[in-house]
Amino acid sequence: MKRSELVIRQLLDVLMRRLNVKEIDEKKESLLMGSMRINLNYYPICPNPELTVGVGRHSDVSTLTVLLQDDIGGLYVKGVHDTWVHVPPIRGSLVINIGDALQIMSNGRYKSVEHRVIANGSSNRVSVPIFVNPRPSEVIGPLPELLEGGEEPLYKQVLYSDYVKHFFRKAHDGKNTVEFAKI
Ligand SMILES: O=C(O)CCC(=O)C(=O)O
Ligand SMILES: [Fe+2]
Repeated sequence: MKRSELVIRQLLDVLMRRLNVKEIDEKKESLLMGSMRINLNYYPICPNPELTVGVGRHSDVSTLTVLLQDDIGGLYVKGVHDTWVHVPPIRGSLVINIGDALQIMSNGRYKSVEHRVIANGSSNRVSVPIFVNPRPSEVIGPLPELLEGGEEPLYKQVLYSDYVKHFFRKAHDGKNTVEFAKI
C-alpha cells in the first residue's frame, strides 16, 4: 500500500490541477488521501451465477479506488445510456475508479462510477482494491478553489465518517448514497 502512494499522489495532482488546486498541501492531503484501506476480495466459484448478485451495484465512498484484479474478469462499470461495460483484466494493469468523495469535492465535475461484480460459475476470482479516502474526521464539500470562482455548490459540507456510516447502513443501491450530500 505504501508503494502505491506515489502513483496515487500523481493521479490526484493531475485531477486537482483541473480544479484550480495548485498543490496538495497537508490539508488537501488529509482531505483527499488521509486514510487508505486495502481489501482482499475472494469470490468463490458460484454454482448458480444467474441466481446470484455477486457485488451489487454501487459507487465507492472513496476519493479514488485503485483496483488490482486477477485474470478472471467480472467487474462491470455503468457506461453511457445505462449500459454495463465489462472491465477486462489486462495483465499488469490497475483499474482506477473515481469515488463519491471526489464527486462531492469536485462539485460534480468528476463523477463516481457505478459498478458491480457478476458471480462466476467456473472460476474463483480475487481482487485487491485500495480505497483512498478522506480522513474520517474531515468535513468534505465542494473545494473552496471551485466556489471562489462563483460556482454554485451542489453538495453540502458533510463529516466524512457520517457519509461512510450512511453507506454501510443500507444495502448497495447504485449511486443513491451521494444524495446524502446533495443540497
Ligand atoms: O472485485 C471487484 O472487482 C470490485 C470490488 C468492489 O467494487 C469493491 O470492493 O468496492
Ligand atoms: Fe466498489
